[in-house]
Amino acid sequence: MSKTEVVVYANQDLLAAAAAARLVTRLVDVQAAKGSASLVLTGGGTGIAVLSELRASTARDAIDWSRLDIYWGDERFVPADSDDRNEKQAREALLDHVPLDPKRVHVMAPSDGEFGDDPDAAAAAYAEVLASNAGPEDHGDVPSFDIMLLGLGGEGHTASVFPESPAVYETERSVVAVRNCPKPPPTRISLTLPAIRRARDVWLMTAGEAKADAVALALSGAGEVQLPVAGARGHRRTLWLLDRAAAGKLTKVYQPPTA
Ligand SMILES: O=C(O)[C@H](O)[C@@H](O)[C@H](O)[C@H](O)COP(=O)(O)O
Repeated sequence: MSKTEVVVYANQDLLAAAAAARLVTRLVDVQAAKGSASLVLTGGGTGIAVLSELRASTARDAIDWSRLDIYWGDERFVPADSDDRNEKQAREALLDHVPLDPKRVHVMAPSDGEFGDDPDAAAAAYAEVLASNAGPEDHGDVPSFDIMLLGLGGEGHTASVFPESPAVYETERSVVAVRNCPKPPPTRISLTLPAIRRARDVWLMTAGEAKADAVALALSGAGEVQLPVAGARGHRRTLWLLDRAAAGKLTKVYQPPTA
């Protein structure tokens, strides 16, 4: 049975640094247990800040980077060199600074890539990438990702799955194209909630008062159609990593003193 845990940090900087420290520990433990690990990255300010903190960590090379599979939970469907690309931001923050195996970095296609300006083709291709990396133990066409990092929006989106959007109703496909996204850029590629739930651990990382309502609603049982982040659960563990501001509407969790 999956467990849900909430940890609150005094501020956004401590949240990012502590999440990076958690990543080192968890990835090293997973690699010790099975020789490799898989990590799904997210876009957004908190997600990228965690990667920057991981790059700066003196413990980072305890991770065997050569045996780490990197995926994305979503991507902006823009040209490869656009500053809006989650991949570009992740490479600048971390990926280009550690000795990853390039064959194990699974990028979602840009809008000027091999699929041209066709987000449906790019989404279908990424679903194939997931299926080709899923093993018999995964019971399906999506790997059991060891850690999936996710952010969330104030209205409850996660990855690029937005409230009452076509993506939130998707039950068959693992990856979909998202159009007219309320958060720019408008066209994206995203894992669906069923694919997100294939992760062993889902870490929901967010900061700021603007997220406090969505956090409180998600943790009090809101439905995923109106609040997609409520449907982002790991089948082993769901971990909420928050700063005090994002946890501001929670009553039953420990709040550390303001740092
Ligand atoms: O590509 C994206 O935009 C992200 O995947 C998105 O889901 C993000 O994580 C949230 O919108 C939170 O973003 P902030 O951390 O910047 O608030």
